[in-house]
Amino acid sequence: METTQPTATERELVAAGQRLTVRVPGTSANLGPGYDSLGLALSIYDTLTVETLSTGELEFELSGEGADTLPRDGSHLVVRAIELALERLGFRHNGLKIIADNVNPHGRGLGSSASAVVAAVTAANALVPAESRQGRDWVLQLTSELEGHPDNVAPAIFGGLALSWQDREQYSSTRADVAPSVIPVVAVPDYELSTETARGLLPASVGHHAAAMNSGRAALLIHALTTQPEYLLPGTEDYLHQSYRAAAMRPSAELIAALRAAGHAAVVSGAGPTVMVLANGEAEAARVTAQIEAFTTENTPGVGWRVMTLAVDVEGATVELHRR
Ligand SMILES: Nc1ncnc2c1ncn2[C@@H]1O[C@H](COP(=O)(O)OP(=O)(O)O)[C@@H](O)[C@H]1O
Ligand SMILES: N[C@@H](CCOP(=O)(O)O)C(=O)O
Repeated sequence: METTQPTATERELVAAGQRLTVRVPGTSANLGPGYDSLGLALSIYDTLTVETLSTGELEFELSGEGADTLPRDGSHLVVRAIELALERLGFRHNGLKIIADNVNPHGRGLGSSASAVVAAVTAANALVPAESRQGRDWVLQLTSELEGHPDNVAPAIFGGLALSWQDREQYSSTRADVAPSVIPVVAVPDYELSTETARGLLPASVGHHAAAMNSGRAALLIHALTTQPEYLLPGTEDYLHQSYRAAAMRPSAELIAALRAAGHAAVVSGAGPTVMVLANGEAEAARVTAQIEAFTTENTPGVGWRVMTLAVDVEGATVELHRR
């Protein structure tokens, strides 16, 4: 049976005077061979507070990453995602105040756009009456549609290591727990590469040999991340995306080659240009940090790097409702 969506004016208004805060982790997608399917939630958090108004206005208080560059109108990604989510839920708003404190750097491969849409859709879902709210699988579906791939949004929603897949237009994900000795170390360069540009560098198809090699490594990676981290180096070998993108992030590609030659499981985080190492234990994480600092000082003049030892986030997006 065909169902018709309510028109904009038929949709119910969300109650004004509500205020809530969503905290959402950053993510690293791909992890080497898990292109568009694997992602890890990281302990680097953006905070989004949304207030519903009755003025019909959009108000913004932006701080941190993007505060000087993001739009302050209806084209802001968070507003667009909130409006789409409300529409799907059968609601509309009559004004919003968006208070965003962004820590996750933009255009670096740590899933900032995915974190933004997860925060926005989670907020919209919490603003409608309880009987209209949907579960986290609905949030996964809508945010994957917005991103075009589920590998960042899934860990941002659920935390931990997310294994995601797609059947036609249907997105699904399950979560695995990462071995406690695994420590993500990220090196974030001061240059950006948009995900859209990096996706444009990939070929339309790859050969059967590359596909077979990649599936072996992706299977090994799950075992290495969850059970036997000593296999992280072979488990993070990729045949689908990194080599095609290397020319757009030379300093990152050179750093990865040096780290892997020294035995560390270094990968391009997401579509780059951040480099992530999955270290096995604190001693390796310390050695990795020292090697990154020495290598970049010597070999990547003119590029600034921020090196962070992070943890795997296990909570995913969380919502706090503020009572008035
Ligand atoms: N918190 C945010 N609020 C609004 N827009 C955002 C936010 N985070 C990211 N974006 C948008 O997404 C772009 C970065 O997305 P993308 O190229 O996919 O890189 P990333 O790897 O950081 O997700 C930014 O330039 C900005 O337009
Ligand atoms: N699988 C995607 C992941 C993009 O991650 P991002 O953090 O760079 O947005 C891809 O490789 O394009």
